[in-house]
Amino acid sequence: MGPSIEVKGLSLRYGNDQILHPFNHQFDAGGCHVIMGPNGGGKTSLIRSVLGLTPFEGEISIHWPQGSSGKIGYVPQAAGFEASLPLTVMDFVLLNCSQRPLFGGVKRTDRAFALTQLERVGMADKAKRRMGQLSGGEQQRVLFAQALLDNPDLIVLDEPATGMDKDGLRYLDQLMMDLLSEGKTLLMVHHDIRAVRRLEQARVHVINRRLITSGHPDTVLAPENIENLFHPEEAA
Ligand SMILES: Nc1ncnc2c1ncn2[C@@H]1O[C@H](COP(=O)(O)OP(=O)(O)OP(=O)(O)O)[C@@H](O)[C@H]1O
Repeated sequence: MGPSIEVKGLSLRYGNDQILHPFNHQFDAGGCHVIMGPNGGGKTSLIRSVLGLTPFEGEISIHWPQGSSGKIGYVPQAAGFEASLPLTVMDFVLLNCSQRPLFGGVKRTDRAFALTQLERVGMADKAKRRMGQLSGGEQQRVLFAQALLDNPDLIVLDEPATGMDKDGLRYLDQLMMDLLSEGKTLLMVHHDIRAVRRLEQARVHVINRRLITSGHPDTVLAPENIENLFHPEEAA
C-alpha cells in the first residue's frame, strides 16, 4: 500500500527567488495525484522536494502504512541518450537493482523481473536495443520500467507522457490503473489537460508559486477555469 504525503508550511527559494510560498497540503494514500500549473510555477521543484533532491523549508512527511516497502520509484524526464553509448535497455533497467553488488553478476531472477517490468510498458521486445536508438517516448517507457524494479509503493513521475505516441500512452494509462489497483500512491507532474481529464481517479493539484486549488479533474479542469489557472496574468 502506498503512503500519504503531508506537507506543512512548505516553502522553497532559489537565491532571492521565492519559488514556493508556504502552504499546507495532504496527498492521500493510494491516490493518483497530478500536479499541474503554468510553466515555471514550481511543479518540478515540489516533487524534487518530496524526493529530498532540493532543499526546502517546512516539513514533508511521508506516512508509510504498515507492511509497505517504504520505497520510492522516480521517473524523471527522459534526458536523451547518446546513440553510440553501448548500454542496452536491459542493462539500463538493471542499473536500478538495489540488491545488486557493484561488481557482481546479475541474478537470473532480477533479469526475469526486469523483463516483466519492460513487458508492462510494452518494451520487452526491445530489451537488447541500445537506449540511444529508442525514441524519446520509448526511453520514457523504459525509465518507467526501471523505476518499478524495486517494487516501490510511491511512484513519482515528471511529465511521464512527454514524447509518447498513441501506443505508449495506452501502456501508460493501463500501467497507472494497474499500479493504483495495487494500492500504490502516484504523484506526477503532467501538462496534458485532455489526458488528465481521462484519469477518472485522479486528484489535480494546481501549483503556481503556491497551491492554487485541488480537486477532481472534472471540477478543477472545467473549461471555464482553465484560462485562469494556466494563464493567470492574461485572465487578470
Ligand atoms: N536549481 C535551480 N536554481 C535556480 N533556479 C531554479 C532551479 N530549478 C528551477 N529553478 C527556477 O525555479 C522556477 C520553478 O521551476 P520548476 O522547474 O519547479 O517549475 P515547473 O512548474 O516545473 O516548470 P515547467 O512546467 O516549465 O517544467 C523556474 O523559474 C526555474 O527557472
